[in-house]
Amino acid sequence: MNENDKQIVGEKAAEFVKDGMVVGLGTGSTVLYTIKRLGQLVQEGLNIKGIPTSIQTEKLAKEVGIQLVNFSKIEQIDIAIDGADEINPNFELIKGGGGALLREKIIAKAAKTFIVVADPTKMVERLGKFRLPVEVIPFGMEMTMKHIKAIGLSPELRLNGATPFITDNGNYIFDCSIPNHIQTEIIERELNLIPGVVENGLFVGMTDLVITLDKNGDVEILSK
Ligand SMILES: O=C(CO)[C@H](O)[C@H](O)COP(=O)(O)O
Repeated sequence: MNENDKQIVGEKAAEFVKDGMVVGLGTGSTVLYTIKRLGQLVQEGLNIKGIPTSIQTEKLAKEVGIQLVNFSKIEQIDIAIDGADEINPNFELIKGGGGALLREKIIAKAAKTFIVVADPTKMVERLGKFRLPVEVIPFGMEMTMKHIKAIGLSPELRLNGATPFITDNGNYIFDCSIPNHIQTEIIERELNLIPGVVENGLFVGMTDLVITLDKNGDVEILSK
């Protein structure tokens, strides 16, 4: 993980944002560079409205001068840009390392174009080395954990020190190892059928473009 790589891919993504667009602003240390670059472009006259995927990103967007818009007041997001924890060759993602997966998925789904910015360490042949984050309601979480185990995953409650990590939505996260014999779409669907599961960090069939670096360190823009 190289900070310079993150900066290169993060800043590249800002080139896809055009005047007048409504922009979904992702969360994490890579898309941070996109947001900072967009802030510079706004100072130079770019007119955009942002919708943040987390309280952390909302704060950053305000700091760099990006105007925010109320999600309930817009029809569509033109473009959403976000990081990922893992990306496989089918452009399927694991997200939620920062705990923002629910709002990130809502915004990615609402976007006409969803761009992922990722340093090359995020590109994997098979998803699952990074444990899959699953957002759950605190009520009855022991029971929810049992149901998740029953479909073959191994959940662990994410902690923040000695207490559970709490998402922007007031929920908990289970980080789950996933068996590699079950297809991602099946895991995604089965998880979301469990009462108590709010959303999971598998993003299947959502990504339009991936901005990363090739073996020589040059920017590579991958599309399906
Ligand atoms: O899903 C996310 C947050 O919930 C992030 O996009 C993901 O964790 C990647 O972050 P980073 O760019 O810091 O590696």
